[in-house]
Amino acid sequence: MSLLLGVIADDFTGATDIAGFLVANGMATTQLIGVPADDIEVDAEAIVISLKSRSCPADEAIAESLQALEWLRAKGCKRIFQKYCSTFDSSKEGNIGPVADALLDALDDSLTVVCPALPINGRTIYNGYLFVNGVLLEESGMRNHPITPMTDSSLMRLMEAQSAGRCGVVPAEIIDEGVKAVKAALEAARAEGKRYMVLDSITDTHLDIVGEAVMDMPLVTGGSGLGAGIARALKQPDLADAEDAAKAGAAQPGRGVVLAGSCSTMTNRQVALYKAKAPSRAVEPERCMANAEGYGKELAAWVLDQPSGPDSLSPMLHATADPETLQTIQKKYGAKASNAIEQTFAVVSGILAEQGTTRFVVAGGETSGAAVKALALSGFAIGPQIAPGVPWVRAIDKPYSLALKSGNFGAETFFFDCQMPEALAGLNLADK
Ligand SMILES: Nc1ncnc2c1ncn2[C@@H]1O[C@H](COP(=O)(O)OP(=O)(O)O)[C@@H](O)[C@H]1O
Ligand SMILES: O=C(O)[C@@H](O)C(=O)COP(=O)(O)O
Repeated sequence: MSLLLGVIADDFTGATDIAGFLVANGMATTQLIGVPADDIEVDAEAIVISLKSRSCPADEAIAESLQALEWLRAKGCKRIFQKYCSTFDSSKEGNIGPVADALLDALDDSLTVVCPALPINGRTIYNGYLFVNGVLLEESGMRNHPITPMTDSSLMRLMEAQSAGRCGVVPAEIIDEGVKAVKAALEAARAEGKRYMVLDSITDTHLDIVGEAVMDMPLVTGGSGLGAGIARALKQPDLADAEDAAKAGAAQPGRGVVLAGSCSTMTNRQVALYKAKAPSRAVEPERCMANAEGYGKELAAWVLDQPSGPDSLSPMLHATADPETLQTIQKKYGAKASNAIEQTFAVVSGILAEQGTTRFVVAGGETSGAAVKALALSGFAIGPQIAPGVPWVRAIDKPYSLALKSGNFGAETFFFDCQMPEALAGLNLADK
C-alpha cells in the first residue's frame, strides 16, 4: 500500500476522530500512539500519529511534532496534516500556531491553510469566524473549557497571535466558485507574503472543494472535516471500500467501563442520561488530589464489583461537572485538580485492564490520553464510527476495544450507543 497521508494529531480523541473519517472515506488507516520506533513497519494509506501536545509547553509540542514529521517523512510520506480541534482548542501562546510555524519551516514552505470546520458536528467557518452549532465559538460552551477556554472566534486573529506570520481568509464565495478559484486565491496570498489562509467551510461540499484544492500541499492544518475532504479527493471511495477499511477495528465483546472526564456541555448531558440507568459513581476532585493512587484503586474495585455480563450496562465513573461547579473547583485549586483527576483515571484504567476489562469508553481528549497511556498501547486499527468523529478502535497489540470520545461529540445517548446489544434489550429507550 502506498502511504498517501501522514497526520500529526495534538490529542488522542482528535486522532481517532480524523482516523475514523479517513476510514469512513475508504482510506486504510492506522493510528499510532506517540512517535514510534524507527523500525516499525506500517502497511496503510494513512498513518495518524497521536500526540498529547495540545496544552503542554509550546517547545515540547514543537519538538514532538517535528519528531513525528521526521518519522513520517522517513516512511516516504509527502502529504502532512496537522490535526487540531474543530473548536481550535489552544491557549494565547499556542500550541497550534507555534507547531504550524515549525512544520512549515521544516518543510521549507511558506504558506499553509487553516480549516477546523466539521459541519456534520456543527463547526462551520464563515468570513474566518468559527461557529459551533450556529453561535460564535466564544459564545459556545468552549468559553468554559477547563484547560483551553476559547474567548475569541476570529481564526485570523487567533492564528496571528500564536504564529509568526500574517493570516488571511479564502471566503465562502470563492470556495463556491470551485477548486481552481481556491487554488488561485492561495497562490495570490502566497505572493502577498501571507503565511496562513483560513478556508471558509459551511458544508461538506465546501470541504470537498477545499480538500481537492489543497490535497497536494506539503502541509495542511485543520480538523477532521478537512481530512475527510482530502480523503474523498484522493480516494473517490465507495461504500464497500469504507466497510472494508473499517473491518480491522470493529468492537469486540467483553467487560466494559465508561470513564467520563470531559466537562463539555454534551458530556454533561450524556452522563446525566446514562446515570439514570447504569451503575455510576462520581469521582471527587479533592480525593484525587489527596491520593490519586489509593483513590484510583478504590474506584477500580468499585467498578469490578458491578455486574459485568453482556446483558449489563457498563459501570461509569464520572468527574464531569457543570460550568458553575467547575469554576468553583478551578478557583480553589487551579490546574492541580484537572491533573489529579487525569492521574486517577490513569490508575483506574491500568487496574481495570489488568483485571480483564476489555471495552473502554472514555469521554474527553486529555482524559483519553491519560487512559491510553496507562494501557501502554502502541497503536489502533480503526473501526466503524459510533457517532461522527468517534470510531471504535482496536488496540494493535492487546485485546482492547476503545471508544475515545471528544468532549462535545456524540448524541445524548452516546454511552448507550457503545453498549452490547444484549445490554439494551430490556431497556425502554424512550424512557432513558
Ligand atoms: N470536576 C472537575 N474539576 C476540575 N477538572 C476536571 C473535572 N472533571 C474533569 N476535569 C478535567 O477537565 C479536563 C477535561 O479535558 P478533556 O478530557 O480533554 O475533555 P474535553 O474533550 O471536553 O476537552 C481534564 O483534564 C479533566 O481531568
Ligand atoms: O476536532 C475535534 O473536535 C476533535 O477531534 C478533538 O480534537 C477532540 O478534542 P477534545 O474535545 O479535547 O476531546
